[in-house]
Amino acid sequence: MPLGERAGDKSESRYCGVETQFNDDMPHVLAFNLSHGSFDFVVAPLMDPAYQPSLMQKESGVSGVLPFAGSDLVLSPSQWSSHVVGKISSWIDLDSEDEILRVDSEITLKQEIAWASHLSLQACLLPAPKGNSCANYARCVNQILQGLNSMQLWLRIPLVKTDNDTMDVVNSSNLDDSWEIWNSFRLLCEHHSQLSVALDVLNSLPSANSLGRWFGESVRAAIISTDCFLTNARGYPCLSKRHQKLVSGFFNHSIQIVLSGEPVHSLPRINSDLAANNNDNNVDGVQKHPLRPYLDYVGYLYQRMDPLPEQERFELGYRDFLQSPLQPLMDNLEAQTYETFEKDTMKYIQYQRAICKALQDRVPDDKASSVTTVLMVVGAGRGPLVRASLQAAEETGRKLKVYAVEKNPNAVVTLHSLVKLEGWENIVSIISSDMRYWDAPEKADILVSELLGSFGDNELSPECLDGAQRLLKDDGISIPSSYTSFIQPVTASKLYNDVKSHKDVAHFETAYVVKLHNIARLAPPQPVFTFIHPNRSIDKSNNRYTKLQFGVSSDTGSAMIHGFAGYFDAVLYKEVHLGIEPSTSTPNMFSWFPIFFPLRTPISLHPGSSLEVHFWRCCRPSKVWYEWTVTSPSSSPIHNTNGRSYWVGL
Ligand SMILES: C[S@@+](CC[C@H](N)C(=O)[O-])C[C@H]1O[C@@H](n2cnc3c(N)ncnc32)[C@H](O)[C@@H]1O
Repeated sequence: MPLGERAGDKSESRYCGVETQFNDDMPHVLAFNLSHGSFDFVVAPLMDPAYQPSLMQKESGVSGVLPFAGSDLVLSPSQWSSHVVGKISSWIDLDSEDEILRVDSEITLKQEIAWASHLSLQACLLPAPKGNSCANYARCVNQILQGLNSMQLWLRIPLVKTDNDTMDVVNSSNLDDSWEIWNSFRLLCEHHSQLSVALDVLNSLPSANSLGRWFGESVRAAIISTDCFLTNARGYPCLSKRHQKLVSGFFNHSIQIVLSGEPVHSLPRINSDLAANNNDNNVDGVQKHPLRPYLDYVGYLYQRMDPLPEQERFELGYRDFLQSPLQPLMDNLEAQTYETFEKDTMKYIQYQRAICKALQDRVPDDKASSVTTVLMVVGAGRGPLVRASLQAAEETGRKLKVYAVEKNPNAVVTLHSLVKLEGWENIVSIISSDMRYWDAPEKADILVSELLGSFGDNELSPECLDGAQRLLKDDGISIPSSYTSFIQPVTASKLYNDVKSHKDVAHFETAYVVKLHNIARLAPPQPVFTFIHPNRSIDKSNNRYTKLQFGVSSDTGSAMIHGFAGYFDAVLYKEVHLGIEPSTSTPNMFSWFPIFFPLRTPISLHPGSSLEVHFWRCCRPSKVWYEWTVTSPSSSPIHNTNGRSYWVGL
């Protein structure tokens, strides 16, 4: 039974599992844990743990029937696939010095996975690597992955990281940070998309920064041992504040909780009805599940989460979904795209605020009724900025004359009908033209535009506005007056795998618009390129080059960088800004998702080392493109040389 109903949440994290002991009566295992226990699935051993291939041969002389938990017929196919995760024998040690154990381990692993595939299980839990070295284990798993059906392999990894300060220098091995083991294992398996992590949550947790790394990794399950639970005033299990926060993070990232271990709380018997309901281990003659109080607590944590806001619900399907950025200059946008823009009230509120301030600065109160301000909306689309401008004029009592310039002939049709419908014919002139080539009958006091992409300049606002600048009076105002792009390094294993699935270099040299969710932000964003309008400087070039150094906080531990998340912030006018850079982002504005610049080869960053990144903006008469690279701690190739894979057409 799901943990609860959370409006809009249909993610896997509603389902909670339980780790069980070997029992060859699988129908009983399911009945006890699902029907009586209310768990949704079991993580159950498939093979008798007493089995070891070499021992079996010694005992029987010939290889007999493998001691699996029942036959495939004891459960229906849908029970196997929906309610059972196969737990691979935990004794296996594929990197043991003991050759017999090593070989036995490999045989057993392959036998169990073959059986799990036969049963069409959705996932198998692989035991944690036993030591620092996992090469042979990874080799064997990698072999299996090459021929696997759609089953996922969850590698069990204890959530351990020793603090640098308390680290024993003599023992400063990989084991201090279990992320290193995962990293090594997945690199050996080349980031295979069916290999993911099941985190073993222990009673002490590493630093928040180091935990954050896991949200960029492919974590499918979090196994919480009963040892992690504290006891509340009424004697019931509960979790520390930090554990609660972590569990909420798991819920938000579609990570399923699995409860594990023996009950460690002996619950008090109290007379109240509530207590009686909660405590009676024997309800209607049926033994109540010993982990039920723990499950109830996890359910409580799930149910008390805030419902997803409506916009988040709407955007669920876009999470971590790579999209090509728009090319509004080269292509003509479609009606549906304009429709989406126009719903973003917050964007137009900010523009209206900026226009109000500009109008007031331009025309003092005592001249409000005598002076007419000439305002041009360049790239007017279907007219929302024209409306915002007229509303600003009304709000400030200023007189306005508007030119709405738009190069998309389809949007111009809508503009004409809007102007007629609203009765704006005497105030608004519609110009069907590219702003760069229009010969205006007069110059503007204020030039309003919204030509911004997720990375600010990536939809060629600089080139368009440079072309339109001659329309502006020498002392005229441009709204926006400037915009800046930002990047930050991220772990984003899902995005990396999605790009990799195209099996070519071009997709690794392309920037994507994406609602980032399953990522770890490893350092604060830093500014990349800034453009100022009107551009009165002598150097009119829009080529740019920036070198940035990112330091990752020392308590994060090592981390993997799959690419860069990109954002923008625009100053519309004076203190009125608009943007998506996380620390200053405009609330409730949804027109822009971040941009993602991938790396062809992910870069491992060790604690204390810094990341050196270079970004270029390159311009030719027909196109603009970015090139990017990393030069420290190791060098990556320069991405997108000459804009060979990704460019924006002028
Ligand atoms: C991002 S849309 C914004 C539209 C509208 N201002 C809004 O807020 O909904 C940019 C608009 O600018 C137009 N545009 C882009 N470059 C242009 C150019 N050089 N001249 C005229 N219009 C242009 C596009 O066709 C598109 O309608």
